[in-house]
Amino acid sequence: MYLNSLVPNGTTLVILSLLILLCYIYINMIHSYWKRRGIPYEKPYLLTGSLWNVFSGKRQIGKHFGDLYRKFDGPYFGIYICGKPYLVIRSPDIVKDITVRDFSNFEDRTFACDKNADDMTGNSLFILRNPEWRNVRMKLTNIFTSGKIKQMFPLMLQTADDLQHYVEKHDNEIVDVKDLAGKYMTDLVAKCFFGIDSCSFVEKPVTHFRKVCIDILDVNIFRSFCMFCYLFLPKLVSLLKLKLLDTHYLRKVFMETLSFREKTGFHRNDFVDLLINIRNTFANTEESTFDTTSMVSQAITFFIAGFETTSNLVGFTLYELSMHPECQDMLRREIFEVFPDETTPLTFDNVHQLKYLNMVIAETLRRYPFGPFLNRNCKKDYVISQTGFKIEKGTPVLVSLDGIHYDPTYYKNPEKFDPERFRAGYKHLLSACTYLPFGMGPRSCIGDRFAQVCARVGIICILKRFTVEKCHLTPDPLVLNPRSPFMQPVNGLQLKIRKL
Ligand code: HEM
Repeated sequence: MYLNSLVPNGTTLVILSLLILLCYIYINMIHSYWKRRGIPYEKPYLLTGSLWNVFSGKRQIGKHFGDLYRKFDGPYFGIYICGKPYLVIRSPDIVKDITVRDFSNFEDRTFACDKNADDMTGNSLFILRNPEWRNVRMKLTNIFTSGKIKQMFPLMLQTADDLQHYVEKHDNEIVDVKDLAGKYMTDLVAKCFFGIDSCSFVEKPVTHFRKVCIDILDVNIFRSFCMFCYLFLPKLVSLLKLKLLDTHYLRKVFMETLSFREKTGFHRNDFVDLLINIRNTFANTEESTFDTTSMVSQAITFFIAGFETTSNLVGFTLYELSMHPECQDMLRREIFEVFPDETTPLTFDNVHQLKYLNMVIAETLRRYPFGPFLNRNCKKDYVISQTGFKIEKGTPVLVSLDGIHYDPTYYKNPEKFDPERFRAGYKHLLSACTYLPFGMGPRSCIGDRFAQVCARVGIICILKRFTVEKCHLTPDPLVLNPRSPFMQPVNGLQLKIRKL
């Protein structure tokens, strides 16, 4: 009797079949969006859309977008993610229109922004939507000027000193330079954005702050799921009240620093002081959108956006220099020209004088752009002037950084590490939108200058005294972690470090 009730009867079977048929027709209909518009597109799989290689762990997402870019020609192509059509732009002219000329129609990213689900992420400059984003960005732009970064230079020198002492202790050993750069950047951003000394170079026990930094970006299954929802399923973020990161500890540290500074009036010329200034300037004004929550959220955003990106830059630069000793020698010669002996101090001005170092960093950023793509939401129907194609309101528009940076039309022999391609600088490439490591237009990276100064100081301090060499543990070829949305080596970057 009981078993009988579990066996579907004829009517139930018909209803089930109808439902499956309707789902099939619906999915086919949404997956015919690009075909109906005559746009070339990547054939989607049923559930994973155009991201099968990413879901199956075969390819890192940035590289997968690069593969798609190389598969098509023409100014753009379509893809699907979770049933939603996305337009991927290939033409740099159209990239420029979208990110710069017609920015007012593409001001927001499509990432989830829900302050109720997560007030830290929801208030972050990276995630904020308009008009709030414009308001907050305008206030924050002033804290990333060269003058303000120069004031923080002594903090950078202190950290670079710790870096040198640490490397000294590991002379003639194999060191994971990704981890080394991670320690350097953790200490630097902790000093500049949280006003504390996180002592990451202390080997045992690993300090709590450093441990939190390692954990916060660790890609486990739940984190990957949340990240995916923030990127591609914003409605699920609100529905499930998903938090992207556990920021309790960072929030607590920032609040302690804040209350100490407010009680004592202590200043350190760092970003904490600058953020407090902004909050106090705009308190009780019509523009009082910058409250304590917003301030903490920005500090955490800068911390997260700054430490992994910049430590990757330092790590990958050292890796490439170990694989290309001739470039390393050339860079060291330049360093010795500017710093002939130990008595020549590193200053904010002279770290900018090293032209070849700039070329090496520019080439590293071309080869390893940290983010997988630029992302903009189309606010109102928009006609692409070059082709007459209409992008419908609400369509997400993506730009593959790997695709453009490895396009032989713009970079001869793109697989080759060749700093010489930047000898004439890269202003012309920026204005042509063929060089996009920090994005483009008003929504580009706010911390690019800070990142570049930190990276330069770290690299100079290491190369002044040590060589970095390939050893039997050095990954060659380099394998990127397919589970990470960012370009990260799968097993670190092990190099032999030797005192000069
Ligand atoms: C090598 C280091 C870095 C790289 C490669 C990098 C790359 C990027 C990219 C590609 C974007 C998106 C730009 C766009 O959509 O057009 C971005 C945005 C952003 N970055 Fe960076 N970044 C780096 C360092 C930093 C640092 C040090 C900070 C903070 C101190 C920072 C804070 C941000 C913020 C807040 C945004 C969002 C800006 C907005 O929406 O207004 N980044 N970054």
